[in-house]
Amino acid sequence: MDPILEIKNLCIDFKTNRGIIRACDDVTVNFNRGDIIGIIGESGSGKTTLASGILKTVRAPGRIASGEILYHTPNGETIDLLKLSEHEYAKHRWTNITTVFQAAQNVLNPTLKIKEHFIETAMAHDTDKKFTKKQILEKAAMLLSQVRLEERILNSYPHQLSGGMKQRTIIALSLLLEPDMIILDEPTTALDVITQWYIIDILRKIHEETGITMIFMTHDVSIIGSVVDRIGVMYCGQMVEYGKVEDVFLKPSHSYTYGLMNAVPSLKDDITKRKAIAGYPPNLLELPKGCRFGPRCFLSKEGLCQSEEINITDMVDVGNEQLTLCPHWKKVKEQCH
Ligand SMILES: Nc1ncnc2c1ncn2[C@@H]1O[C@H](COP(=O)(O)OP(=O)(O)OP(=O)(O)O)[C@@H](O)[C@H]1O
Repeated sequence: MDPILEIKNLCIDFKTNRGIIRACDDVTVNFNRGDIIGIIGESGSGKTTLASGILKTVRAPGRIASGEILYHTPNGETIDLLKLSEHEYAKHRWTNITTVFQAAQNVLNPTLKIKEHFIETAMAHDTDKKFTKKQILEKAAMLLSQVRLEERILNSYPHQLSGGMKQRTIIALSLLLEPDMIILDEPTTALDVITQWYIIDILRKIHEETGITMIFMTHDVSIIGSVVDRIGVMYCGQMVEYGKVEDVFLKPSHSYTYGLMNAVPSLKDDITKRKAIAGYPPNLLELPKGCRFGPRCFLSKEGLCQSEEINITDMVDVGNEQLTLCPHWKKVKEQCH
């Protein structure tokens, strides 16, 4: 185990007219250096909020209410990212921790050529003026070839590129300063399925070559299932399960994960065998007593989970580093045989 990030009891709130929404509720999880990690969950489950907590980009009406995010830097330091000032965090953004998100294509300035984006990004962080423009452009061309784009697009404007090309350009740009962690929040959602797979394949190759830690936030289990080492499952702001992908997919220990896995369509099997999870996630301002998934859970008819006393705040290790919030995980696992 070589953790790059240790997230401890992270709580992030949004103040709304109707009350305070806890969009990230007591999340505790460790991410290992060099892993590809997938965080999955339905819309509104808190994936983007968790990403913005790590990136320290939570803005009003949101605020980080409590918790720690310990980042182990490549040179052996341990830093609580939440204790850093905006200025101090800026030293790590791009150089150590970087991001690509769904609407990332809009971050390209329409009035600048692609090469100017690379030069500006490098110059902004190269305070010692170590690199010449020529060196930056050589590196940019190498990164563009990694994302399977030709060097000539350095002379293009963003509007001359397709959506998929823009997203690949952003990925290349995000790797410019050789970060050791990249957070990808729905990086392919706005793209067609073929382009999505193409970009996932590119990211897989980059990971193979660089060993960079990748954290994918997505609602699309089928897209990331084949690339990730570990999966975290979010529901109503909580991390309800975390473990190695094969365990979480094949032997889930939370009935929400079990439901998700049975709901995901596959090209290979009979679509009529897929079963949507009954009901909807609750409103975060009106959470049910006990387990938040209780009203939708196939075990709940046994009346096990609606008590306020039930411990659904601490994840338990069910073996093989698989963690779950469900105290009745053995019953969930029995369903998988
Ligand atoms: N700026 C905001 N103001 C108020 N509530 C917010 C804000 N941003 C997020 N939330 C609330 O926080 C909860 C989690 O949202 P978040 O965007 O993190 O979910 P998500 O899992 O990333 O969803 P999606 O896949 O749709 O992006 C939601 O209930 C959402 O309404």
